[in-house]
Amino acid sequence: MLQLNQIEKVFYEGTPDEKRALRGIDLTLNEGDFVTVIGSNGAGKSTLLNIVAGVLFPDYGAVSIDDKEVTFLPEYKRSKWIGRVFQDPMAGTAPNMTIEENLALALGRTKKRSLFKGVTQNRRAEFKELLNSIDIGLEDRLNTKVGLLSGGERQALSLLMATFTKPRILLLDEHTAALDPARAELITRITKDIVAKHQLTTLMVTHQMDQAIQLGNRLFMMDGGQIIFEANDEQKEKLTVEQLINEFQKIRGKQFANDRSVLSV
Ligand SMILES: Nc1ncnc2c1ncn2[C@@H]1O[C@H](COP(=O)(O)OP(=O)(O)OP(=O)(O)O)[C@@H](O)[C@H]1O
Repeated sequence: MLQLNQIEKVFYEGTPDEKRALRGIDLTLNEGDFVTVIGSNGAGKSTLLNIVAGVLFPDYGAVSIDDKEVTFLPEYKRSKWIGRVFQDPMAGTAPNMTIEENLALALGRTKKRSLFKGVTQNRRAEFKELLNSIDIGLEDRLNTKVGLLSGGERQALSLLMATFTKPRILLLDEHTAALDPARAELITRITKDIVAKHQLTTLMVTHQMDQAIQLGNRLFMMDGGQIIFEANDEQKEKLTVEQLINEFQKIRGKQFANDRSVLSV
């Protein structure tokens, strides 16, 4: 359902600052695949998500979603199929609007303008039920301004807003990295539940090896703009942190010592 063919992305081409962010990326995601993506700093993980989201266009290669070529379709035209959560809890929500207004806005993103009705009585009940499903007490705070929520609560709301309209693809860009361990654990749990509930096709970038192993049915390791190791289904189920470290060491050699500071267990 998502296909990337020979994707290349170079920044500042032909200058001393040239960066080859993606080198010939080929990947096919099937309906319902949940892929975790792990790699050192500068491996090309965010660039990959940006190419899928239409924030960046590749210099070479093609992107298709549901067999429709979208390589140069701008972000705002793909946004109805794509949900995204960023590392920064402040990024996905409007702080001066209430929880229910934020949810209505997320719903509006996928509807034609004429069908967008803001917060109606029916919608309010629907939002309450939705918030109830993640079980952190937000259902009783529909009229609370989002700016008053904690980072974890805000990230949980961002996750709901990105997914309750059942996007074709969910992109998670280190969405637990800015949270303390307990909150990161909570968001990981909610992510697992939501992805399973809607069977969402998901690409999740993480620096945490155990999280990359725990979640999803496929794991990609990236380095230097390429996918250099892949584990799928049963192979991924058997994968251990030690094996992942070995793979990193094989590829990164001495540089792995530096990576350890960004890759955690
Ligand atoms: N907008 C940009 N302009 C110039 N160079 C960029 C831009 N975005 C990314 N790069 C470069 O492309 C390479 C890949 O970056 P990218 O952000 O995709 O890596 P990453 O794997 O997400 O890294 P990190 O884990 O540090 O977030 C890096 O060398 C980076 O400096």
